[in-house]
Amino acid sequence: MATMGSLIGLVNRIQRACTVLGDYGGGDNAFSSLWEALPSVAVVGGQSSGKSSVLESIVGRDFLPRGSGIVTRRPLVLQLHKTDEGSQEYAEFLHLPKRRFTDFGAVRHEIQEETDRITGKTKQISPVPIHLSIYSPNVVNLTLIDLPGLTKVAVEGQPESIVQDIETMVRSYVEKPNCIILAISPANQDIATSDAIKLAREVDPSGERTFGVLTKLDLMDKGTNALDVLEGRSYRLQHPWVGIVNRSQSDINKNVDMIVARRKEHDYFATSPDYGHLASKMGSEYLAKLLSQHLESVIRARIPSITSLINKSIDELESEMDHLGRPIALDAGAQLYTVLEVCRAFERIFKEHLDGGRPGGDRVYGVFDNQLPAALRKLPFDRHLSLQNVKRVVSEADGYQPHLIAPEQGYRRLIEGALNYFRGPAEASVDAVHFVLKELVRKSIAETQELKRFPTLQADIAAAANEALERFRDEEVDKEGNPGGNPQATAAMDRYGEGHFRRIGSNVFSYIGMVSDTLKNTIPKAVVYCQVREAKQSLLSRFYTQLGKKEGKQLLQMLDEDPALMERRRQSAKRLELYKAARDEIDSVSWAQ
Ligand SMILES: Nc1nc2c(ncn2[C@@H]2O[C@H](COP(=O)(O)OP(=O)(O)OP(=O)(O)O)[C@@H](O)[C@H]2O)c(=O)[nH]1
Repeated sequence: MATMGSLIGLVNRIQRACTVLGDYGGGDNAFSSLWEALPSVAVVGGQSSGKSSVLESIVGRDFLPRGSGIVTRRPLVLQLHKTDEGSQEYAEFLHLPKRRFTDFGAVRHEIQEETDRITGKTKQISPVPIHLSIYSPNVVNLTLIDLPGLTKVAVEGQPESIVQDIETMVRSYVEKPNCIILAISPANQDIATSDAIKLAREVDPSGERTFGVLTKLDLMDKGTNALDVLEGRSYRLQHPWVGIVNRSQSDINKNVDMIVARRKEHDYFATSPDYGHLASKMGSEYLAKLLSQHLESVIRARIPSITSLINKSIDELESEMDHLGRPIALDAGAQLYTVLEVCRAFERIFKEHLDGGRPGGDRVYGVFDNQLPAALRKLPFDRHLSLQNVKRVVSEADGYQPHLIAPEQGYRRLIEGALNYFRGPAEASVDAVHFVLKELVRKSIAETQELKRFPTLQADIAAAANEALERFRDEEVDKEGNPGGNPQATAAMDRYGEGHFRRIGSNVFSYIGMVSDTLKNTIPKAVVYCQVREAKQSLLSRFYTQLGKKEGKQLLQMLDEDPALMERRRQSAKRLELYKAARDEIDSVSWAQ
């Protein structure tokens, strides 16, 4: 397994990569899952509780901005890297990757500047962290997140909401189960009123991830001590309390060196009548080691769950990338290929609707099995061939002139009149099938995953398909001629009598019945042949011909993606890269000796 420190370094690297991608703790962004899975130490405390002093003491350097009001307005992710004895100390910011700071006064200045860069001079707070790495022989490997001090009142120039905003931001860090809470409280204040302990108690009631730190032990009233707190009687935590003596304000003013201050702190505990028996477990140096060991062991325990989170996310992202499709190619040939590929996917789905596999095609047969026969049955042939009507039509056609064999004109008119009635149901079938096909085009477009990203191409395909369907329908209507021929005129001679007209009516009726039976079969055949079969075979044929003539620019217009989708692909690709890099990092550390 990995060496001590390499695990902390691993988490540091993943955290930095997360920040570059906008994945950081405390933000309400959607991508904070990996950051949240990484164990980290967050420093919380009320204003002036000594937070900055503890951090500086752990680092052994003076580098944090000071001043009145709320100085820490963005989280500071402080990554400490232990280097070989005698090597030069330096600091580096993630936002200034090429610059090494050896002057810690300049580090302080840059923290201030970088805070203002995001929050402006408005004194607002922001959850976007500043990453600072310090390389020094005087540190232990450790990552700490410095958060704005909890406060009760806004100071001049700061909005009223800042009190609540700070609490919300601090809470968003400490409530995460992987966050180790470094709760700073001053010893010269009642522990029951400590902001840090109040918050820690809320988010970690069992105290298993809270480290209590008591500062300003040297400022307690003479004759009192903090043993009740330090020995865990006042407020019990799973980890032992650590007492600290930082530089006083006057030490700071006198620029007392941090390493000297560490030594003074050490002496304070070693010679203290109250705390002498606890001396080996007090002081900032001890605190740093304690935290480093703890962080290391927490990370070690979490590695399997982090790895499985990463693997799961990689799977999810890869399937999302598949779903979103490849980015659009730049050359016209590849663009044409993409358009054709998408069109074919659409056609495949459309055919599945007609041939089975997807629903809807059966509605075509509903038209033939139910709608058409019902419409044919309803045709008013009884009325048309009633004795009265036959008499009228035949008389009008042939006049008073007696016909020799049969009333030819009369037959002709009766039959033509009857055949005209067939036109209605035939056209209704054509229209009904046309409507079904249009509906299937609409459905198929909606079901073509590949088309989802291209709204313009979607509209183009819909227009081309519907135009083709209109064309198939119109061509069919044109072809539909007179469906029957002439009947064999009956030579029935019972002139002018009722029997004569009744016979004419019945002759025409049986002929019409035959035509109707034939049409019941031929209309579906014609419709399937002209509309359905054509739709299956050549729905997009013209569109393909037009595509062939298009230039690169026009093709690109068809492939204009929804910008939101392009952004999603970009984000997913970056996240995928992050997770893969994180997996590689973990692999390399896990296998190192
Ligand atoms: N004597 C003494 N003074 C301390 C100790 N810790 C902090 N101080 C002083 O208390 C004041 C506040 O300390 P900081 O470390 O700035 O406290 P902070 O919590 O970072 O404060 P803000 O950043 O303003 O929220 C400074 O004047 C420190 O010198 C300590 O242990 N002993």
